[in-house]
Amino acid sequence: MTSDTTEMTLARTLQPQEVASVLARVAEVRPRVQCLTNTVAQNITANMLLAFGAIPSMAIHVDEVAAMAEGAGAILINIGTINAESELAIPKLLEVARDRGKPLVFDPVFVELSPLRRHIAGQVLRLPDILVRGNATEMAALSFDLAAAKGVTRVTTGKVDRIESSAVSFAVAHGHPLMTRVTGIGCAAGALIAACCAVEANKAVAAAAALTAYGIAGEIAAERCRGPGSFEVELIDAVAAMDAATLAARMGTGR
Ligand SMILES: Nc1ncnc2c1ncn2[C@@H]1O[C@H](COP(=O)(O)OP(=O)(O)OP(=O)(O)O)[C@@H](O)[C@H]1O
Ligand SMILES: Cc1ncsc1CCO
Ligand SMILES: [Mg+2]
Repeated sequence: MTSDTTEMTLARTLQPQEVASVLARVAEVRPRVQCLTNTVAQNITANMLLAFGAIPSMAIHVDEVAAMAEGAGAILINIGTINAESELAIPKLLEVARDRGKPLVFDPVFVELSPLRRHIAGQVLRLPDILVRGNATEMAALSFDLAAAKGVTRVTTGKVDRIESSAVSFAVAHGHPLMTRVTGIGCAAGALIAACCAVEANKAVAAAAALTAYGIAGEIAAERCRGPGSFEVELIDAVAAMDAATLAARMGTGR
């Protein structure tokens, strides 16, 4: 409890104009995010990136992922439905991220459940300066590896999102419980964070901006939907409609 309170006290919240600035750069640059992601979340991830003003590319073939990643603004690796081929594609993406200095977001889906996932996570975490986005269970399962990783930015999503780098920490208290009732909403969050990392060098700021906008979109979608099915549709619409005025109005309410 004490450490949680301390963390709460030290964590910053972005100002509305800081979030708007990152979103404006995404809209202007339209970064492409090369996503090696799971088969469940591919569609929602691609649609959420488009709604956000970014460009999705969802290539998975082991012999082309490197070429696809070369010109991308950021790379996402999500191990949700890892298979024998995508396992081989991961080192190719890590090489491009390293050689070209591209931002890399890693989503360690269900890493607590299988030795293979843990092994792959260990490989990915050897690359310095990556961003890892997972839910509380996944991030807890990786706590030792994360503590040893060089320059890592840790993003733990949930009711309150916690973003931590060696230099700074942010808390984002936006969102809605319906965000846990549609599969792939967390996976898509990783892609939006990657899009922001393509235009904002400070990865913690990029993640806080993406999750603030996403959480506020979740609150708006919850007001408009009839249940989880229409929530997904409304969330995509609310992400697409997000603007500086909405951010200022919703972030000023002192939630
Ligand atoms: N109880 C909650 N209240 C408000 N927002 C939430 C809540 N739980 C999660 N969120 C939001 O939902 C989004 C997804 O986070 P979550 O931790 O549920 O991902 P996940 O478990 O990896 O999901 P998935 O694997 O199904 O894609 C984040 O933007 C987070 O802020
Ligand atoms: C349900 C599910 N199973 C593997 S990946 C995935 C999507 C949420 O992470
Ligand atoms: Mg997940």
